[in-house]
Amino acid sequence: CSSKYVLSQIHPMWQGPLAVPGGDRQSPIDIIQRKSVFDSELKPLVPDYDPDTCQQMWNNGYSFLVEYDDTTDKSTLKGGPLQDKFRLCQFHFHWGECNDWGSEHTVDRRLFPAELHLVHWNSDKYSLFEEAVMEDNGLAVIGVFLKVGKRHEGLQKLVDALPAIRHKESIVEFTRFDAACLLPSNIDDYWAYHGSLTTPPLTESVSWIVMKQPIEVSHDQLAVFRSLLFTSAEEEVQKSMVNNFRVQQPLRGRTVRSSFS
Ligand SMILES: NS(=O)(=O)c1ccc(Cc2ccc([N+](=O)[O-])cc2)cc1
Ligand SMILES: [Zn+2]
Repeated sequence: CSSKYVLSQIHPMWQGPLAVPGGDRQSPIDIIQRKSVFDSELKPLVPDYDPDTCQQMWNNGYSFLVEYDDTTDKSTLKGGPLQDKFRLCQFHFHWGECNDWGSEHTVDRRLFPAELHLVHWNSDKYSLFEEAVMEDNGLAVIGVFLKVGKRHEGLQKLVDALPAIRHKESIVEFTRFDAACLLPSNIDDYWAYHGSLTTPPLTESVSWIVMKQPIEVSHDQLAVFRSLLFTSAEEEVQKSMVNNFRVQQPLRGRTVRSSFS
C-alpha cells in the first residue's frame, strides 16, 4: 500500500483541522530522540489499575474504546512527570490500513502500525473528566506503540470482543480486563511532553507519556482492528475503520523530556 493512497483515503474526520488556530501545543508529534532532553527528576510511572472497574467496550465511529468506572480512585496513575493522581477513564487505539503506518506519534519519523492510548484525568484537581479536559494539566495519556510480532495473549480477549461492536455506536459489556497487561515490560523508559487531544476538541490539556518500548501483537490481531467499521449498521456504504490517526503537528519550540539517558 503506497503512502499517496492513504492521504486520499483518510476518513473525513481526520481531514479536519490540521492544527488548531493559535494552538502551539498540538499532538501528535515526531519525537526526535537526539533532541529529547534527559530529565533525572522524572520518576518511575506508577499505574495501579483494578480490573473490576472495567465496564464496556464500544465503537464511537472513530476508534473503539474500553471504558472504566472512574467514579472512584480505584484505577489510577501516579509518578512519572505527574504531580497529581490521575484516574483511568478509557483506552483506545489508532491504526492504519496496513502495517506500514497507523501510529500517531513517530520516533525519528518511524511509524508503527498502531498506537494505544490510556486516558486518565486529574482527580486531585477536578471531579469529572469533562471538567479536566478543558484544563491545562487536566489529562494524562500514556501512548504505547504496537509492532507486528508474536501474538499478545492479553490483547486477545479484547480482539475476540471486536466483532460484537463492528458498527459505529455498538456497545458490548466488557469486564475484568486489566489494562496494565497492555503496557510494555519496561515502563521506566518514556518520553514526556505537553500536548493535546489528537481528535476534536483537540484541547491542549494533555501530559503525554510515550513509552519507548513497543508491545508486540500478531498480524492477525491487527487485522481484526481493521474489520471494524466507521459507519453504523443503517448506512448504505460501509467504511472500514482504518487510518484513524492524526498527522504529526509542529513542535512549536516544545522540549520533549526523556526518563532515560
Ligand atoms: N487520542 S487522544 O488524544 O488520546 C483522545 C483521548 C480522549 C478522547 C475522548 C474525548 C475527549 C474530549 C471530548 N470532549 O471534550 O467532547 C470527547 C471525547 C479523545 C482523544
Ligand atoms: Zn488516541
